[in-house]
Amino acid sequence: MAERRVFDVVVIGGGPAGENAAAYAVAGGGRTAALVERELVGGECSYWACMPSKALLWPGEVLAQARAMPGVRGLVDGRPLDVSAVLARRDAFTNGHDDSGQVDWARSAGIEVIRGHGRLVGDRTVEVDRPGGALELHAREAVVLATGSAATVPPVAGLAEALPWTSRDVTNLHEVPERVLVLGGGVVACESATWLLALGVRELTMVVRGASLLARSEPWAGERVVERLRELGARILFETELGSVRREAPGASGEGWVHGGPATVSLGTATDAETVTVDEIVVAAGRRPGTADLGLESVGLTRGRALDTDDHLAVAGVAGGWLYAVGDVNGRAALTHMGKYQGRVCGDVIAARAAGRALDGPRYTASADRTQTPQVVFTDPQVGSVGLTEQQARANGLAVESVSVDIAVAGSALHNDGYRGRAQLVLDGATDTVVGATFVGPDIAELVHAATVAVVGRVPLERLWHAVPSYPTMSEVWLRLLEARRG
Ligand SMILES: Cc1cc2nc3c(=O)[nH]c(=O)nc-3n(C[C@H](O)[C@H](O)[C@H](O)COP(=O)(O)OP(=O)(O)OC[C@H]3O[C@@H](n4cnc5c(N)ncnc54)[C@H](O)[C@@H]3O)c2cc1C
Ligand SMILES: NC(=O)c1ccc[n+]([C@@H]2O[C@H](COP(=O)([O-])OP(=O)(O)OC[C@H]3O[C@@H](n4cnc5c(N)ncnc54)[C@H](O)[C@@H]3O)[C@@H](O)[C@H]2O)c1
Repeated sequence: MAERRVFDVVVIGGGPAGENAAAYAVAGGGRTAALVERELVGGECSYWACMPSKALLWPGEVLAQARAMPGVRGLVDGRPLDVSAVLARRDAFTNGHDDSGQVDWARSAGIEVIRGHGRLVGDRTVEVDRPGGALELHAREAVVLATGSAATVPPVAGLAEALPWTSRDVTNLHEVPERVLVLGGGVVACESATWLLALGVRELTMVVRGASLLARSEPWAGERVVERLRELGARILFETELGSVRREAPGASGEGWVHGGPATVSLGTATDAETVTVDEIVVAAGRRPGTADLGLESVGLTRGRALDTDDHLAVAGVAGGWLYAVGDVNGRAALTHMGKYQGRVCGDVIAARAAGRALDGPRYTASADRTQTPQVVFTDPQVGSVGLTEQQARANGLAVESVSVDIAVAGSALHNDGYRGRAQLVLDGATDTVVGATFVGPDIAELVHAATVAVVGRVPLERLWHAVPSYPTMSEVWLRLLEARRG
C-alpha cells in the first residue's frame, strides 16, 4: 500500500508559478506545503527557457552596441563572440541543471519538495510516482496545478522522426549548427534566430505560416524585427508551410547536440515549392498545457486543454473550491512573471480561505493577466509592450486614440550612435488613460515598467504630465509622446 502523508497545501509542478503559490499559501502561518516536481525545481524558466535564452542573447546585444560606439568599435569590429565563453556563462545561469539552490530556498520557505510525477486521484488527493515507491498526498485545504507547458511538434511528414530541436535544445545548445531552419514566427522563433545568428550560424531560414513575425504585437514592431533579422542574414519565408522532412541518420545525441545528419525539407507556399537542406531544425511552433497525465478525469475535468480558472485562480467546474491552477497550464498569459503573479494571488487566496478571511480587495483577484500583461521580447531590436495593441483596443470597443514617435531623445542618442527606435501609446479617449504601449529599439526593456504602472494605475494623461522623466534618459520619450498627443 502507498505511503500516505497529509499537508495543508499540495502543489504539483515546481516552476516559477508553483513555487510562488506554495510560498504565499503558507507564508508566516506555520502551515505545511508539499511541492511535487518530476524534473528540476525552478521549472522550464530556469533551465530551458527564460534564463538560458536571455544568457545567450545578451552577449550579442552587448557586441552590437559596442560596434555602434566610437572609442569601443575599434576594439571589437570584425571580431565574433567567444562562443565557448557565452555557453559557459549560460551554463552558470542554469547552474549546470543542478536545482539544489532552489530546493534549499523551498525548504527555507517551509515547503517540502517531493520528487516524482504527481497526478490527481480524487478529491484533494494526489498520487506521486517516485523512485522509492508510490506516495499518496492528501491536502487539507488546496491542491494547486502548476505543471506548465511543453513544446509542440506539428504533424508534418518525417518531422518528429527527424528528432528536431525544440526550445529545450536551442536554449541548451552545445554546438552551433552551420545551417538551421527555424519553424515558427513567434517569440521563441525570433529570439532563437537572433542568438543563433549571433553565435555564428551561417545560413538561417525562418519558415513562417503567417504573414508576419510576432503576430501578437503591433504590426510595425514585427516589421522592424523582420528588417533587422534580414540585415543579420536570416532568410524569412512567410505564408510558407513545411511539406515533409527527410533526415540522414537521425540520432538522440543529447539535448543541444545536433541530432543526426543533414535534413532535407520541402517547403511550399500557395504558388511555389522548394527544398532546403539544413543541419538542424528548430521547432518553435507553440506549446501545449501540461494537462496530459494529471489525473484530471478523476475530478471530472478533461485532459489536453488549458485549465479554465476564475480570477481567484480556482479551476472552474470543481465543487468545493479546493483545486487551483497557475502559470502556463491555465492559458491566461504564458509568461514567467504572470505565472508568478498568479501564484502570489492564488497563494494569498488559499491562506485567506484557510484563516476564514473574506476575499476582500484586489490582492485576491487576478486582473493584470487579462488586458494589462507586460512582455519584453529580447530580439534585436527589443520589443517591449504592455496592455492592448491598437487593434485589440478597437476590438474591445474602446474610443481608441494612438500616438507614436521615434525614440529620438538625448538619452537614446547617447546610448549609441545611429540609435533607431519607436514608441507608441494606445489611449482610451473616453477615460483619457493609457491602455497599451509598445517600445521597439535597443535596450528599451526597462521602459516597459513605467508604461505598466500607467496602464494598471489608470493614470490620467493630464496627471502623467507631472511624471517628469530625468534628463538625459531614454524615458524622455514619454514627454515626446505626451507632446505628440497634445499636438
Ligand atoms: C525558450 C523560451 C524562452 C522564454 N523566455 C521567457 C522570458 O524571457 N520571459 C518570460 O516571462 N517568459 C518566458 N518564457 C515563458 C516561460 O518559460 C513560462 O511562461 C514559464 O516557465 C511558466 O512557468 P510555470 O511555472 O507555469 O511552468 P514551468 O516553468 O513549465 O514549470 C512547470 C513544472 O512542472 C513540472 N511538472 C509538470 N507536470 C508535472 C507532474 N505531473 N508532476 C510533477 N511535476 C510536474 C515540470 O517538470 C516543471 O518543472 C519562455 C519560454 C520559452 C520556451
Ligand atoms: N521574452 C519572452 O517574454 C518570451 C520568450 C520566449 C517565449 N515566451 C513565451 O512562451 C510562449 C511560447 O512561445 P512560442 O514562440 O513557442 O509560441 P507562439 O505562440 O508565440 O508562436 C508560435 C508560432 O508558431 C506558429 N505555428 C503554430 N503552429 C504551427 C504549425 N503547425 N506549423 C507552422 N507554424 C506553426 C505560429 O503561427 C507562431 O508563429 C509564448 O507565450 C511566449 O510569449 C516569452
